[in-house]
Amino acid sequence: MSAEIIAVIADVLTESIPLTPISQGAEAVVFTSPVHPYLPSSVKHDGNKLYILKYRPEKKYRHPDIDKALTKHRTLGESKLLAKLRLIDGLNVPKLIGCDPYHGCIWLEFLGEDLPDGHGFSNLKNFLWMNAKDPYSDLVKETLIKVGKQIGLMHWNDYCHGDLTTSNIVLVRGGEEWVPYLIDFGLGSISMLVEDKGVDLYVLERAIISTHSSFSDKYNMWILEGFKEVFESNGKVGLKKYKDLTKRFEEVRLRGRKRSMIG
Ligand SMILES: Nc1ncnc2c1ncn2[C@@H]1O[C@H](COP(=O)(O)OP(=O)(O)OP(=O)(O)O)[C@@H](O)[C@H]1O
Repeated sequence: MSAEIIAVIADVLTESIPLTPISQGAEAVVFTSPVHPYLPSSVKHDGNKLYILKYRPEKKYRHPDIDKALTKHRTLGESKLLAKLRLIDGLNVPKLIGCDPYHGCIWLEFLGEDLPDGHGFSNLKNFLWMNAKDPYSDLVKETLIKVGKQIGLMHWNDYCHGDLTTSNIVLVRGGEEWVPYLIDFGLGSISMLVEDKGVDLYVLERAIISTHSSFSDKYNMWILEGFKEVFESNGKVGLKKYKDLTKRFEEVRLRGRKRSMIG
């Protein structure tokens, strides 16, 4: 992690907001902080509570004016989308705490936890690794059906994720169960297009095949089961949409296969 990036972001924030970097992607650097960005100090330090700061640093390879405009556009876009998604009944996304589009900052609630025995952070990818010894357990099945329901709800409401990988599905413990949350809407959009939804499903299917190949048929089947339930619960219209969508999903799959055969 570049010390320069940390110095820049620290300069933008009010003093004494400790930041711990947890991820550096192509687009953003993600930090956790125990301090809420703007609540009064009396409620700032709330025991074990953490907050997420997603910061899009300046890209030196872009013209400064274009860079500023893009950063503002993307930070605002992701924040607006999260705020809208949060209003959908039953859909789990992180709560948006604050947005500073001019400095490329989004504050979010922190979700998830460290899995036992060094299995890493509680995203779907690590959860499936952790359960690889008992891959077809009720817990795995129920969790994947719930994942499918989250995607179904998002698509039924005409939102698409744009980067639906197993790392972008965070599991939050709820007693004995795990509750899936969708994160990282940096490439998300409002879309009526079956194509965008088919691509979301395909990206997740490929992610599961590439990291959990031995069990991926069942895993993907359970995800689709949960996905279908949402559409089925919306009567004839829902079923028609589900059919159109799965038809396109199959086409996207075929295109993917052809591409990988041609190389
Ligand atoms: N609300 C959250 N709660 C807990 N962890 C989070 C949260 N948001 C992001 N993270 C962690 O930070 C990582 C990166 O976040 P995110 O995917 O939003 O950024 P990104 O720059 O788009 O990443 P990438 O380029 O790798 O896709 C996530 O994979 C996750 O581990």
